[in-house]
Amino acid sequence: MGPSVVPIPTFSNISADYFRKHIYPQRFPALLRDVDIGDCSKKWTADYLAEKIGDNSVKVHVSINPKMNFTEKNFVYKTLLFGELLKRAQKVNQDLFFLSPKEFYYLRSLGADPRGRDVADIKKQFPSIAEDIHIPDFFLKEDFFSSVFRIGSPGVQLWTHYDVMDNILIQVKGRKRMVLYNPDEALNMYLIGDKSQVLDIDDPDVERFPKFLSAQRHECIMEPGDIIFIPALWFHNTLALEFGIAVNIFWRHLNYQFYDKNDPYGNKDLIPASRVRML
Ligand SMILES: O=C(O)CCC(=O)C(=O)O
Ligand SMILES: [Fe+2]
Repeated sequence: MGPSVVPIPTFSNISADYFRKHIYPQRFPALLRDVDIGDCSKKWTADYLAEKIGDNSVKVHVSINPKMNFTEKNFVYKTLLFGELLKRAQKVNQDLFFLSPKEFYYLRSLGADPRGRDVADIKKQFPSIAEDIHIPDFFLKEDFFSSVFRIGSPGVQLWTHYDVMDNILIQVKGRKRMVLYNPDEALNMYLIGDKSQVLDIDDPDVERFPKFLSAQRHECIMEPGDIIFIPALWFHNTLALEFGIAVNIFWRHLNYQFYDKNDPYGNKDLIPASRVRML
């Protein structure tokens, strides 16, 4: 048996000032409830989104297995109209499909030219709905890096990975289970780059991944409207308990000493890593 689960602490109704002073500096995850995220909670029905942005083309991960697996690449990328994605991602049995009548979808929105320097920004790619979501004032405007739309079928589980930016994930619709691990656990995660090879975190292959059992798991369930703060380098694994619509914001954190002192990844990785596409 590994260590017991640490619940991610919940903070209700906090101000941006409170976040900046008391939560952000701790570099630990926090679940933030009852923060004003704007009208999206009410407005973002599938019909409304289909009317506003239904004709946008998006590139999505499609898989017959809800646990998407990067080593065996058990998913394919397909381009769909946003409206069609919404229809399909809300159900698990499809009339129209790419791989099988039972297939799962995951959108991680991209910039207009994802191969270039262009990063995802919902204000640019989805201007007609961007105003519906209020991004709390948790960071300096100049530190903003990207804002990413994330839409997924019920059951989709994203492999454990870390990102190099600070992050707030705003869960607009659908419940989601979040499991996080401290960056200190890097040697227990069996990493390939930014991704853990341990795909089934609930029933890991202990022969291959014995040290994973000693990784301390931090966990919470996000309800619609909740925000989670995921500090840079914290590993995260997400499981959609329902059809989900989320937006996350990455911003630069300038605490460079963190990397210098405590750097299991190699210093040279830092600058290129901050430019690669993040999941
Ligand atoms: O919940 C998801 O869709 C994945 C979230 C994630 O990986 C992120 O916000 O960095
Ligand atoms: Fe991520």
